[in-house]
Amino acid sequence: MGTALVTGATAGLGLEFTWQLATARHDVVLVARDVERLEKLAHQVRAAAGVRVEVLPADLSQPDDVARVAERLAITGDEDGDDRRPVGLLVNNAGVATAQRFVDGDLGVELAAFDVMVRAVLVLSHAAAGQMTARGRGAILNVASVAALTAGGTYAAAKAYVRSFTEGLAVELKGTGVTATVVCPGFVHTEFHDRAGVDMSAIPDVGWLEAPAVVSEALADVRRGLVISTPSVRYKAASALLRLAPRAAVRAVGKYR
Ligand SMILES: NC(=O)C1=CN([C@@H]2O[C@H](COP(=O)(O)OP(=O)(O)OC[C@H]3O[C@@H](n4cnc5c(N)ncnc54)[C@H](OP(=O)(O)O)[C@@H]3O)[C@@H](O)[C@H]2O)C=CC1
Ligand SMILES: N[C@@H](C=O)C(=O)O
Repeated sequence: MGTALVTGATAGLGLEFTWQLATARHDVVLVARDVERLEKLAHQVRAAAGVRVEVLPADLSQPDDVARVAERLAITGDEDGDDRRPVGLLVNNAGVATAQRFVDGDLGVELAAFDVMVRAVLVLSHAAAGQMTARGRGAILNVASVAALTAGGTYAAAKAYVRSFTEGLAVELKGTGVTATVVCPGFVHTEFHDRAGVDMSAIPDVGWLEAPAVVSEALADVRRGLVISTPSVRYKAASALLRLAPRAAVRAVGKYR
């Protein structure tokens, strides 16, 4: 079934992507920073799914680490003495919440988040698209957010970049056998908000999605070649409202967390 590379594979949506892809018989390349978690997951996936698993530790806020992941994506399978298979599906999933105000916030935190959610997505998509178009097949799945449609600060701006970038990439890839899809989830129960220390208790239950449903809808949309995937009817409706609402109204909501 081919090889999938998942960034941010150790937790939340990335962990779910890993399991759904491995149980669908994809070999997987797992990227994240926490080596212990990566090795434990690799062991579990090999034992349970019987697929090939590569562990590729990388901090995607660091350009040298991103370059190592890009080198893995560039492998076509024709290299002498290298039995690693080409990646047929790239899932650019790693991300962090920037839970601070911009003006008096820490610029280093902003730049690291930008590098993970924008720069790494750009570099890794470039490496994957080159290798995949040369082989005439493949898919790139970038994880944005419904936040892309809001005026929710630098996090929303990063996700707006990912959404727009992926749409442009999909246009450029038309007819090559390679597709690009952007998934735009609403709030999902993962480690994301806890890691950033954000209090989400004001969000009602109806606002929350679960990772298995988000991931299975996103992967189904990739298989159908959809460019924009918005999991759940609730968030399809919310996204339609956000697109139709006057921007002044969207700005009035401002930062929602
Ligand atoms: N949860 C939500 O409500 C929503 C999330 N999203 C997006 O979904 C994606 C996944 O988030 P989610 O699963 O919720 O978050 P989690 O916090 O649960 O998981 C984040 C993953 O990203 C990895 N990661 C974080 N920073 C880096 C880094 N510098 N380099 C490499 N890997 C890194 C983490 O692993 P490690 O720490 O080992 O590096 C972890 O595997 C993100 O892009 C997020 O913006 C979109 C909409 C809603
Ligand atoms: N929708 C979530 C992530 O993108 C959030 O904004 O907390």
